[in-house]
Amino acid sequence: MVRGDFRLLADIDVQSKSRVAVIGPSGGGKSTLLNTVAGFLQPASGRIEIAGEDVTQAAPAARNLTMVFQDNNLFPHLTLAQNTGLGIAPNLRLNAAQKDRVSAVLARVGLEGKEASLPPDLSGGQQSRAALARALLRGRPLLLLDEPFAALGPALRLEMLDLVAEICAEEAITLLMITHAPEDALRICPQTLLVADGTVEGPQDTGALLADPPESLRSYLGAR
Ligand SMILES: Nc1ncnc2c1ncn2[C@@H]1O[C@H](COP(=O)(O)OP(=O)(O)OP(=O)(O)O)[C@@H](O)[C@H]1O
Repeated sequence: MVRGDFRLLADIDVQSKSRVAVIGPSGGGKSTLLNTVAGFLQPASGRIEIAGEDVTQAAPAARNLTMVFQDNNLFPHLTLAQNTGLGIAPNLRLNAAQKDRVSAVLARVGLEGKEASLPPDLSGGQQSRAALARALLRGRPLLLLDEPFAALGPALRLEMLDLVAEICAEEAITLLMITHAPEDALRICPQTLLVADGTVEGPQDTGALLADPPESLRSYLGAR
């Protein structure tokens, strides 16, 4: 993957249904990696397979995944039901069954009865839940999270992390999650990809990696 002068080399294999953190120094290429998997960036060479299917040339919407960004991407003028419904009906014409699915997924993330609310009237945590609901409604087996909970306070962040882990287990979803917080990785991701010095390494055991971090991670973590 190439972005300006930046090059990232990745030769990785993530097991289906695993939960994998993506960590490493700022500017190391974590977002570049996820954006390339999602199809927003094209690799300079090589290929990307999802569930055995070569998706290297596929448009982002045609890839069997969903991605949640840090800003949550909620439209302020649309209700929660509409924002969530965009996950399955981009024209917002939902039939009765689809509306029921929207309500069910909102309830699953703790937003029962909030269908008519507008995002500006919700707390940060509720907005994160709504973004997660929209992603889940798409029913894709691969979930990419680019620091979606970074703006939340510690307690709320942990709550969201646990919700993500629970839902991934329930729905057999594979998770790739960028985080700057090692404790987040330890909490819900048994494995970790280390993105540093222009390469992606792993997946490796999160506990072992953080207990004895390599030099590239050591200064970033503030370890001695
Ligand atoms: N649009 C762009 N054009 C050119 N170079 C870019 C662009 N976006 C990012 N880069 C470069 O690519 C490199 C990797 O950026 P990336 O955002 O993937 O890192 P990151 O690990 O996600 O960083 P952070 O933790 O700070 O979000 C950086 O060195 C950055 O300068």
